[in-house]
Amino acid sequence: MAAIETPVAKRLKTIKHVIIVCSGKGGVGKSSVSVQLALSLYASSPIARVGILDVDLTGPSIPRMLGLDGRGVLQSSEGWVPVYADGSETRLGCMSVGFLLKRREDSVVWRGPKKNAMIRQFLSDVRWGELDYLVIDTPPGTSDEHLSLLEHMAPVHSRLSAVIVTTPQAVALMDAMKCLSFTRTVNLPVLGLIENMSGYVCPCCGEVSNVFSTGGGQEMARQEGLTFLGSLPVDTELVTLLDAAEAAMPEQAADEPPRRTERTFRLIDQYQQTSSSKLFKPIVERLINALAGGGVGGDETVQA
Ligand SMILES: Nc1ncnc2c1ncn2[C@@H]1O[C@H](COP(=O)(O)OP(=O)(O)OP(=O)(O)O)[C@@H](O)[C@H]1O
Ligand code: SF4
Repeated sequence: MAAIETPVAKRLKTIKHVIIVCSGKGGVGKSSVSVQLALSLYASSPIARVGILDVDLTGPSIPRMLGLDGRGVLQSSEGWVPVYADGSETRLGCMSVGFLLKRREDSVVWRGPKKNAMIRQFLSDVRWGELDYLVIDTPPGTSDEHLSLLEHMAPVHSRLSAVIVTTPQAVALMDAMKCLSFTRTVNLPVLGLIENMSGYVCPCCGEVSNVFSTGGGQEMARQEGLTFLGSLPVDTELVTLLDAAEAAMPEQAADEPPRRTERTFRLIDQYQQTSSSKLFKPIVERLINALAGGGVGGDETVQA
């Protein structure tokens, strides 16, 4: 007798790669790396279709960073329609609990079972369609959200992998080690490690200076036999861009059909002009290479 296809399996079978973005510590830039990853994968080919799912249920920041705050999710006969951040309305979709809250300042105070149910609903009810990449932004540490994701996805999708984000400081690296240990315990393959806030991009000349320590992530990758995907410096241009997305977004009622906004289109183009985007390109090339099973170039650094 043929096995019954679960709703999650049905949704995930049209998604080629699922990339779970994790960090041991909060505030290391995991959400901004997730957004940059989605934007860079989107730009990596004129036909790449990318989804970004925000399962940081208590602190959803992806809608704000993508300039989609205040947008509502539409329910169609085929499920929840993602909020699209691009003009094509098929190539860069986003889903977050942030779209389901009445006001963006409302907080989500849920216990494990409710979080688990929400994540199952995200995985089974969102109409992503065909996707090349689904990037999942998770809360810091290893929490109920991570366990729920794996519980629902691991049995039905063979191309799940993780990217670990850290900053170079010792405390962040210690927590990144815990995150790595978690991925090993649950047999989640790690594509590599990104060292964020590694050095500083001068807003005047674009020069990268090492004002704080750097290289801790690269060293951890070397010691643990992980691929070092690259370093990203502190970039004030990036913060301005992601914060401006918040300020420019008009509020929209949850039952109103999603509106395209000029601001979001501009964000996609403007990101491509930033130093961070240029530094992210080789990271994405390595990641795509790793996903294709080609391996990547060891522990060389990407930072300019
Ligand atoms: N490379 C960077 N340069 C400058 N600012 C950055 C960089 N990376 C992240 N930031 C900023 O640092 C702050 C925290 O980033 P972010 O929300 O991405 O972290 P996080 O690890 O997802 O945090 P948490 O999950 O704990 O909420 C944000 O204001 C973000 O814009
Ligand atoms: S060259 Fe040095 S001092 Fe001058 S703007 Fe750039 S980083 Fe700042």
